Amino acid sequence: MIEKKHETNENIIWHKQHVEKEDRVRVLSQKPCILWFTGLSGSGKSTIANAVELELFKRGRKTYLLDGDNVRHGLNKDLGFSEIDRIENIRRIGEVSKLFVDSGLIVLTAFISPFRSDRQIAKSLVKYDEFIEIFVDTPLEICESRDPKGLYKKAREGAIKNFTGISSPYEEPEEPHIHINTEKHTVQECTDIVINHLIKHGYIQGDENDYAI
Ligand SMILES: Nc1ncnc2c1ncn2[C@@H]1O[C@H](COP(=O)(O)OS(=O)(=O)O)[C@@H](OP(=O)(O)O)[C@H]1O
Ligand SMILES: Nc1ncnc2c1ncn2[C@@H]1O[C@H](COP(=O)(O)OP(=O)(O)O)[C@@H](O)[C@H]1O
Repeated sequence: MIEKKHETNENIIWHKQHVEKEDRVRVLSQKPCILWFTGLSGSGKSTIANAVELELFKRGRKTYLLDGDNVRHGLNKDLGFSEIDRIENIRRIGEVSKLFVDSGLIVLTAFISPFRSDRQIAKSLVKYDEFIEIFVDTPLEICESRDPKGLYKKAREGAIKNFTGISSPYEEPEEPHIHINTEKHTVQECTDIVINHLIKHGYIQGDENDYAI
């Protein structure tokens, strides 16, 4: 049984600020949102999120990429991979993403985020059209054959406990906004799928070269 600590303080009152989200959005001239990549370790989250961010950057969009490995070196370095720590990891990422959306940015997150309920909580923190769930759907066998960091090998040898897909669960998204099959598509094609979704749904503007694929 996981014990959750919920402390509310009725003496803390929200302070209204002079510069509001609408003002920041107007200055940046873009529709902020969260591109929430989820999938197994080695599925391609970081690779695709990085490529999408680079493409957005080239198009003059203001972005920020939060990546699991990197955030666990700083903000979340106190967390491990138990169920309770993963829940807290994703809770913090959801809250940080919400702040970045409030600042007007297009946020990209690349975390395994294995539990549906945690992704749902992150989604509920922003407006319904500000959360885009991207399932990087790569079967375990493929992730394991890629094993870019040698972690699957260690997990199989028992050197890493609670490893997602092997000794810890991954709950697939049921209705992701974008479903990417990395066996079928190259990194460039996966990137184009995300960019085309953003154009089609009015998050960014396209140019004459778009839809050429
Ligand atoms: N036990 C275990 N299970 C899964 N992954 C592990 C584990 N231990 C270390 N790693 C490395 O940590 C990265 C996953 O961190 P995340 O913050 O994305 O995980 S989670 O969302 O909290 O489940 C993950 O990075 P990615 O490969 O980029 O997904 C691994 O490199
Ligand atoms: N279509 C593809 N999309 C993303 N990554 C791919 C693809 N095909 C092969 N790869 C490779 O798979 C590996 C994925 O690693 P990574 O992006 O770190 O995954 P994750 O962040 O999900 O752990 C990289 O070595 C990448 O080059």
